[in-house]
Amino acid sequence: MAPRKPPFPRLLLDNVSCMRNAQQILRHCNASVHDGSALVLTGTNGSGKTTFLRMLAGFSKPSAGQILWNGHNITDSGVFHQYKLQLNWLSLKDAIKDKFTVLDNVQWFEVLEGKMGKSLPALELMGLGRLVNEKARLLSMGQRKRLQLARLLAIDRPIWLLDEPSVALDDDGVQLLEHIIAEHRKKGGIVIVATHLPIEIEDAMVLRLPPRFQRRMTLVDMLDRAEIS
Ligand SMILES: Nc1ncnc2c1ncn2[C@@H]1O[C@H](COP(=O)(O)OP(=O)(O)OP(=O)(O)O)[C@@H](O)[C@H]1O
Repeated sequence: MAPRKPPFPRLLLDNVSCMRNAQQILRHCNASVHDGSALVLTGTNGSGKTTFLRMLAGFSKPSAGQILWNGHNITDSGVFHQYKLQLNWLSLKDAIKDKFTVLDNVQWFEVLEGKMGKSLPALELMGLGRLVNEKARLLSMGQRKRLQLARLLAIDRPIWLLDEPSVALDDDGVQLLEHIIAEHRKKGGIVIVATHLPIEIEDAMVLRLPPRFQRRMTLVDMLDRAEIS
């Protein structure tokens, strides 16, 4: 019997590079991402983690190489139309409307998605149950992040692109984040995370982006060297 071929990756980055404002940010990135898997992007400030996520979200195009979804190039307009409906994007800009209630801030997105009934349970899971009728402007930074995460759950799309999702979360919030990531993956969802902070994600692939510029020598480095010689 012929050996069974591994399933085609849901997402494939094939030798992808990216320029922004005529500057080379990413070079020759490769990754295969299957249903239920997680990819963690790490690297120094400015190494291109957000750029990587933006490219996957279709905000920037690769300058070389290709990103394939189900084997189709996401930059083809017909493909992109379908592909973008798979994405859930969480960034440092939270797109929260301060004048809306906490519940409306989630339900609005859910209704746009043609779904209903998930906003309240999602907010409760994220520990915001008591605040659903408060105006969002009253939320703390960590609570705003929890609201963003409740949105991910209510919208419930398969590919999560998360830029620094644990920033401002307390320990309990980070555990909730880890929990919802694990549950999403159990359903076959994909999670791609850019982070500086440790987040426990089982069997995650880690892609460490190289620094774009060589690190300058700091005073501490100079003192270290002086001690050695
Ligand atoms: N709009 C833009 N035009 C040109 N260059 C940009 C633009 N936005 C970011 N860059 C540059 O791209 C590089 C990578 O930025 P990016 O935000 O992807 O890094 P990062 O790894 O996410 O950084 P951080 O850890 O600080 O969040 C940086 O050198 C930055 O100056």
